[in-house]
Amino acid sequence: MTPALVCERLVKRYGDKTVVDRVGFHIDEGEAYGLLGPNGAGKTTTISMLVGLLRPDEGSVRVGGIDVDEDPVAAKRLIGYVPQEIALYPELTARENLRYFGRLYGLPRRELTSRIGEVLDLVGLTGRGDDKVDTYSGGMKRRTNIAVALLHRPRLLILDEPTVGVDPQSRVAILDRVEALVGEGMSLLYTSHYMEEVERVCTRVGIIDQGRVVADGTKRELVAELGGTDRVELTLDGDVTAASEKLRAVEGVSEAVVTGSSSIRLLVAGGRHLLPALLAAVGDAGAVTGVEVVEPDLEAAFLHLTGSTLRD
Ligand SMILES: Nc1ncnc2c1ncn2[C@@H]1O[C@H](COP(=O)(O)OP(=O)(O)OP(=O)(O)O)[C@@H](O)[C@H]1O
Repeated sequence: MTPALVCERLVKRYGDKTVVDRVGFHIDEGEAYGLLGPNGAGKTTTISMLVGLLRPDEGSVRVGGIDVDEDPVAAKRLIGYVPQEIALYPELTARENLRYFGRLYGLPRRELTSRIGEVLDLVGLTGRGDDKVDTYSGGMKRRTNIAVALLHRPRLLILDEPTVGVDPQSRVAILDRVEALVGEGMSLLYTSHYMEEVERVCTRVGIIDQGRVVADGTKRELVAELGGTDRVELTLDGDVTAASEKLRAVEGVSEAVVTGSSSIRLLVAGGRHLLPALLAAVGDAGAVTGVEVVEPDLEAAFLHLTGSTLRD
């Protein structure tokens, strides 16, 4: 089957800075793919190239087999893109916004009314469709934006950090709706710097750091690369920076990152056996008040691959 999306060796440079560096991945038809990376990793720049808003300096993008550079109109017809910024008319109701964008997309008038009803239902806003958008919460605006992106029945939905600036209730609603769409066969590209969202919604994950895809696979594959490594969360009263340096020197510790004023996250081969050595290493740098050994997870894989925690 033709993949929903294939991008190969995408490059974008600004001046002498390469912000997207040979990025490549594919999304199968009906697959949910997560692009996970810290702020500034290059996610939005990559998406802008995928949807034809930005021309790559190198590389290619095919959506449903169509080259975005050669036939942007046909490629865009297959994509529903929801940008990070809300793009709606606040003085209009959701229904009016949808009608406006639907006409802009060239949807036939008689189809539009029923389609507007369907997409409002898909995002759970049927009851509020006739209220002005400026009375909406951030999450409801985002859901309206998703409804706009769904109007023309795209095959690939691209969501760029859809839960940023969204209240917790809407966040749950957005994740539920996105999961349901994928369940119905929609292909999805979902970018986020929230690990738990990508873990929940996506079956395959690309980890992007400093413009490069440093790993790509199912969550299980990424975690398996860690072998017998455990994540250890240490809390202590004292000098966390000094303690992390001492911990890094312990044999078997591959990473030690300060994650808060009293917390350090470690990657450790054979976590439990090494605990006495870890406690001894902290020494007079602080008093350890808590230790938790966690089975390897996506967070650990990310730490291993990028040498930093996701929310740096
Ligand atoms: N027009 C531009 N000119 C110069 N540098 C840019 C431009 N657009 C983006 N960048 C830089 O490219 C890098 C990647 O930015 P990008 O927005 O793609 O990252 P991101 O992973 O989407 O992060 P965020 O989640 O914060 O949007 C950043 O260092 C950014 O400053």
